[in-house]
Amino acid sequence: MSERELQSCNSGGQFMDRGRMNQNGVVQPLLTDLYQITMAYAYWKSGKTDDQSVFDLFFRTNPFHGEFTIFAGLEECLKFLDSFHYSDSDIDYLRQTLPEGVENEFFNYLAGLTAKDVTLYAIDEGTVAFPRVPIIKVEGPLIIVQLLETTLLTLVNYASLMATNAARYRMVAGKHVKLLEFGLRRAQGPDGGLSASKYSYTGGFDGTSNVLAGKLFNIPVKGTHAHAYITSFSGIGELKTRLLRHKITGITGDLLDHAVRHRQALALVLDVSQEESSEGELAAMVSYAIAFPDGFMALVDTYDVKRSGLLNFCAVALALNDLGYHAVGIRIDSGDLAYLSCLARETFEKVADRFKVPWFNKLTIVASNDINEDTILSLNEQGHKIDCFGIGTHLVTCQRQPALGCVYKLVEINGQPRIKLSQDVEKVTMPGHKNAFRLYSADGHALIDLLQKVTEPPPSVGQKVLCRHPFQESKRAYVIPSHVELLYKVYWKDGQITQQLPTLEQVREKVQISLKTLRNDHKRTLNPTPYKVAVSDNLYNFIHDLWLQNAPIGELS
Ligand SMILES: Nc1ncnc2c1ncn2[C@@H]1O[C@H](COP(=O)(O)OP(=O)(O)OP(=O)(O)O)[C@@H](O)[C@H]1O
Ligand SMILES: O=P(O)(O)OC[C@H]1O[C@H](OP(=O)(O)OP(=O)(O)O)[C@H](O)[C@@H]1O
Ligand SMILES: O=C(O)c1cccnc1
Ligand SMILES: [Mg+2]
Repeated sequence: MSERELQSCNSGGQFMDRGRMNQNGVVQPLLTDLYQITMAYAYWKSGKTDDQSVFDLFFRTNPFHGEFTIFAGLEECLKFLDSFHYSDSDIDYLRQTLPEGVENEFFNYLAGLTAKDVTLYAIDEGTVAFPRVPIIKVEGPLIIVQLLETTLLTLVNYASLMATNAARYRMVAGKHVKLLEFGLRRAQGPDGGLSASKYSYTGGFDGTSNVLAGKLFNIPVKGTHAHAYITSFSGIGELKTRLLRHKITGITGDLLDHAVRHRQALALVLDVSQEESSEGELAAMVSYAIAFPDGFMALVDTYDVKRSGLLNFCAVALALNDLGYHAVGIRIDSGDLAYLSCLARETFEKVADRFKVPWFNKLTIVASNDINEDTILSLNEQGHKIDCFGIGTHLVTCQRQPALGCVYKLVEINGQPRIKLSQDVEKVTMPGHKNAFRLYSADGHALIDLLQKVTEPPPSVGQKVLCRHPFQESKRAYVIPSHVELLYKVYWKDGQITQQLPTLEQVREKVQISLKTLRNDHKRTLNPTPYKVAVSDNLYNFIHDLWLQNAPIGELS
């Protein structure tokens, strides 16, 4: 990616250093909370800088009332580690910003700090993930591992939320309907908009209207036109050109003449009156067709879908046909989308039959306007003929749940486990450096995720393993796995990315492959069955012993 491309990702490029070439320039060590840096100073002062620590990055509940989450954002985390370095201007800024007493030596230390001593383990990007199973584990000197917290969280939280949201839209829409992301105008700022485009593609969308996202991430860019294009014409007198060359013969024809002639015949066939239709709309469509004769896609709801939009579209599409071109389709952006899409399909079928244009049966119907998961489910129930949904606001703002609550917790220091207690059992952390295994049934479905201490031997295929609920003593089950998968790989060690990173396309495929391993009852939208996350007997006892050691004993008097 060139420097200019990166600069266009942030507000003017002033945040960017040369070393940060591979990532959106806004992602840099100062993109963090102040308390990470004040803690870093206090760790440094108290001689804890190099204490060996392990932090877990995980979430506690799945978003959108669902029972799964798609993990995304890993590649960006690795690029961040790769480029982690405070620039001279960062250090100058910190000198001015931290309290006066902060020792000069600390700034010198920060200036030389990198992530080379950190090891990062993660599950593969695009994999389904579940509450309390760390999706990333970070190990290394306390000071640097702590300093990574906020940035890693911001890189994973929205990415995973967005990929999950998109995957849910894909599930309700089915695999044959196209899904386009149209959300940039409504996204949480420019960077939110770019991330939304990228991770909605990861989650299963087919393309975006966001041109910069297309360029930066190699995502297909798609689009139609806005109402403004239609309303910018008030009559056919405004057409500056009406001429178009025949696609094969090259002979020039008058597209408007053809369209007007077809409109007369169509009005009778479709049982609508030409007088009621808009002449401005006809002019707009003719001009758009002249601009894009091979890609003619028209917005048909500006005035009235039945009485004007469809009539004008069919007239221009037949005119294009006379000159050797096939139109692509229509977009409907208001009204009852089930009814109007069926009406449009019937109209196209009628025209295909009466005007001997069989390709009319294949015209694409795009629908947009405030679409969300529930709208798609409802449209499916009613029956519709939509081939493609254009989705903006609800997708990119994740309106149903605007944040994923990933957290980053210290679980071990200098080989000693750490536990964070809470009145809320769900918030008690799982201490120690752990491994996670996914156990599969013979039919290939994921049965349970099992957390163990890293020192325990992994579960074996065909061997009974006791899986325990982490907090409820009576909830236990024996599982005999047909396949056992260690969820973690080392992705960063000794200052290097240690795995061949998949392309965005491969991560997108991974999402669908991973979702297939989940039983349908975990994926349904209404009251899905929770997927089980368990701990080994050994880890269970370890957690509960530590809990008792750390919980103060109250005194009643
Ligand atoms: N058949 C349908 N079943 C369920 N929901 C639908 C159906 N058709 C459209 N919708 C949804 O109903 C809502 C209609 O919104 P609204 O009333 O604001 O739009 P409109 O009046 O159709 O269009 P506009 O105000 O843009 O002209 C949208 O969220 C749309 O996605
Ligand atoms: O509805 P969304 O899911 O956010 O999809 C994107 C919307 O953006 C466009 O118009 P815009 O909303 O700007 O104007 P309109 O509603 O008046 O058409 C488009 O026509 C869609 O309606
Ligand atoms: O291309 C479109 O139709 C489009 C793009 C962005 C927002 N709404 C619609
Ligand atoms: Mg709208």
